Amino acid sequence: MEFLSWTVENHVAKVTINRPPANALSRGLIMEVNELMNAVEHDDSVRVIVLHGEGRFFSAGADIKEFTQIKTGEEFSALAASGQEIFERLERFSKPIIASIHGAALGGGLELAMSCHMRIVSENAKLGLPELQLGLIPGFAGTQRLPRLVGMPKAAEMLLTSEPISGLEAVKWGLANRAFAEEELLAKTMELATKIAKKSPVAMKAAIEMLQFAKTYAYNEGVKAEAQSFGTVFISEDAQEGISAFIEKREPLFKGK
Ligand SMILES: C/C=C/C(=O)SCCNC(=O)CCNC(=O)[C@H](O)C(C)(C)COP(=O)(O)OP(=O)(O)OC[C@H]1O[C@@H](n2cnc3c(N)ncnc32)[C@H](O)[C@@H]1OP(=O)(O)O
Repeated sequence: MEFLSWTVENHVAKVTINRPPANALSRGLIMEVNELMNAVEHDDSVRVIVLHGEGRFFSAGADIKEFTQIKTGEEFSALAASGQEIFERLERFSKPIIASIHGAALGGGLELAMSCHMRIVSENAKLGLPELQLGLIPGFAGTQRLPRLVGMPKAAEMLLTSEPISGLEAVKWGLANRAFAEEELLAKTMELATKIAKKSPVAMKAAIEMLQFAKTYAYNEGVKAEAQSFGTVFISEDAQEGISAFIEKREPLFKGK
């Protein structure tokens, strides 16, 4: 694999995302998340997975530069649907997955983290869904997972303002489990993962399966609608303006078209 690597210790696979400069989620990287699951699913030496990012960030989201290669709304809807499918597999995975988040988990980066079973964050990390800043909406189930974690009013605030919250706020809001100083984050996450890895793999698999029943029919319908809407919004002039503005490092000027 090109962007993911891992080591196993005490039944914990420590998986590193390494795609400089921002660990942006290209389609290739998302496919590797699927390959990672194929690789560890039947490996008895792995009982818990910790996902963390190399460099300054956990992940700054979908690769905005790659977006410019996609032309039609249907292609964007398909991109969203395939990302949703892989992230859904993560959430239903038979082994616990813990995201260890430093720097930033934004957009698709936060959607990836929200698909993990737990999130451990650095106190100063930035967590947010800033897609509206680009004239877009989230497309990897963020519109459905965020309100389930933080409630509707806070999810609306995060989406509509595009402002990230800190790791400390994320714990208060229910988006993250625990926060630590950045320098001890990974060690503390590994400590927690090692503790969890002592539990019965059979019982952990069953517990994760049972948690999925807390999802409703509306959730499944919601992600389908999200993928559809992701494609429609993407072909708007505002989306082209938002993406160009990010690449050109300027403020977007949205016209409502
Ligand atoms: C379905 C899913 C949809 C989505 O996920 S849409 C994407 C949502 N994510 C975002 O909108 C986040 C965009 N990025 C940022 O806001 C900022 O960046 C950061 C806060 C993460 C960091 O800011 P700073 O410390 O000032 O660094 P920097 O110069 O902006 O970024 C460093 C390099 O990383 C590239 N980069 C950052 N995020 C992305 C991205 N999401 N896709 C592609 N490239 C990205 C930049 O362009 C730049 O690169 P260079 O050094 O070559 O200028």
